[in-house]
Amino acid sequence: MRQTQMFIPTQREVPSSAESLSHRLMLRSGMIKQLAAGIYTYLPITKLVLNNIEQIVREEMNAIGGAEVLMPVLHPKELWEESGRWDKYGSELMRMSDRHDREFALGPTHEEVIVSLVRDELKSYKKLPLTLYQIQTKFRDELRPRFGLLRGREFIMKDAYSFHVDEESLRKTYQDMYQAYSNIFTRVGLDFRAVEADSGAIGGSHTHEFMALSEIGEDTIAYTENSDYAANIEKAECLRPTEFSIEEKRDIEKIETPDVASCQALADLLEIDLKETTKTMVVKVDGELVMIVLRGDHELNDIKVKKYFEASNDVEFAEEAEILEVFNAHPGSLGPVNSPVKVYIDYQVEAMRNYPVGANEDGYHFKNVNESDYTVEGTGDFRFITEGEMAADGSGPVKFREGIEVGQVFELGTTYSEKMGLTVLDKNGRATPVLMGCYGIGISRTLSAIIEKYHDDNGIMWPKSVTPFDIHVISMNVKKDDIVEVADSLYTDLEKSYKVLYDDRDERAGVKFADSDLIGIPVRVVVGRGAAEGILEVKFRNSDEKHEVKLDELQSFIEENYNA
Ligand SMILES: O=C(C[C@@H]1CCCCN1)Cn1cnc2cc(Cl)c(F)cc2c1=O
Ligand SMILES: [Mg+2]
Ligand SMILES: [Mg+2]
Repeated sequence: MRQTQMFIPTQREVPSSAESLSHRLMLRSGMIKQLAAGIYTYLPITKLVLNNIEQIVREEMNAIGGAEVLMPVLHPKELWEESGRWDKYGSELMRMSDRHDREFALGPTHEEVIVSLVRDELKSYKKLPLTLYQIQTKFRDELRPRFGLLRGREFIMKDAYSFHVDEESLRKTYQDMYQAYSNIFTRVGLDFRAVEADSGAIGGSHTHEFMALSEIGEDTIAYTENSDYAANIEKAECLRPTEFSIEEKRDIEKIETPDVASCQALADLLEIDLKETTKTMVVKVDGELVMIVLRGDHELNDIKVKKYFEASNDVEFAEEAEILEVFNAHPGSLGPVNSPVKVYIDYQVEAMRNYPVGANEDGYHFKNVNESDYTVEGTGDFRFITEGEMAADGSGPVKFREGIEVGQVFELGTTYSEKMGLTVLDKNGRATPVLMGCYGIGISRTLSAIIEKYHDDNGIMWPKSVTPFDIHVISMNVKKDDIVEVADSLYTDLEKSYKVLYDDRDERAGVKFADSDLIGIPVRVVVGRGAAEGILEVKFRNSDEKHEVKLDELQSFIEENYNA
């Protein structure tokens, strides 16, 4: 491709609003143009890279028997009412009406559409298993779109859906997908971990998220060095306590605690460690106030609370007004003794003795409290795991790393089949709901994750597997015939076996090299002074070394050394 015909609006400066490195680099290297918040035009370089990523995804999906479809963006409201999700999702679900005033959702995902597609066709178990997939634009009206393509409101997803007559068949496809995802993320060059994850609102039980390791990642992974244990910390289970306090139980005692509204202040007043205090949280579980008592140095994990109570809505902290109304005390003075709401305690509290809790009266606490001093509805794992404590598999201490969620695989079960009447006759002729799996990859997010990993201060460094072009031929002077002649014929020759971008612009050398570093093509061939003697300069984007190569040895030199 001649650069005079391309559209690569590189920029020297970028707006400070671009916080993530990949977002800044995509703006500087002329890869995207924002149309509105979280909404972008993919410019030619980006489109070429997306094509390459999608091609790898298609190869791996087809290799495990996936058939590609392309479903509509506009979903009739009635479909989302059948699944009960029209009202379940708030303003994140983008909605519109057509000219006949019929309402539609702009598809954020396609469970409803794919089930409505197959339920009229799949009548017998003999037609199963079936795996369909698409690569398509999704719409999710994020409250705070940011980091360029990492969290947009329109984005490209590969979403696949599989249909099964039994668990064994679903498990087989889940494992095939898991392996296909590992192949995909390996081929595009990401450092990734598949982590146990929370299945969230979508339901189902078994799910893994594929996390590209990156400091910019919004997710935190708990993993161990000496096993392949890895979990999103939303999910990472905490082991039951092994050391129990053996202190003699002391008598409960009400104490004045003026101006104590935090665990640390309480610890300081009582001259004990934070670990010897407790914190009392009041949360709303599907509208009902519930109290959860944790050790003072631990944090409540709302995802685990939601899972424990099998709540259909997200669990939120109770507002201060509600707390005052029910407890006649402020949030810093609450406790389980004579609590007006049900009390649940984290497993770690079971191992404690003689601890302080709020007295449900401002300015007062109880000290020397033990479990026998209050009514416990239940105990559970309600906290975030802390770095360094033993992993759920007992293999060693967990470490934390940030990750970008680039894919997720779910065993969905029969959630949608039951709601939307997708059944097949099994081999005994009995109607049975079809088991489903669903599997997503953020294609545009994967592109950003690749840039987050492959760059230096001067720009992007594309891995060979996804690069928009293999070779960047740069003519140093478009006015000197001998240079133009060599460059033109070199471009024509190399095009036969490589993807070539030919910088034939009438620009200064400095501009050409700066742009070439920004755009990040792995191999650079400079046609300059030595051209007349048939000498070219070759430089690889991931090295500073410059090589003088004879024109007739160029192709073999590139073949031997091009392995970005
Ligand atoms: O999308 C999934 C599950 C899988 C992921 C892989 C591909 C198939 N779907 C979960 N999810 C996430 N955000 C959503 C946002 C909106 Cl506004 C919505 F209405 C629905 C969903 C929603 O269902
Ligand atoms: Mg997540
Ligand atoms: Mg997820």
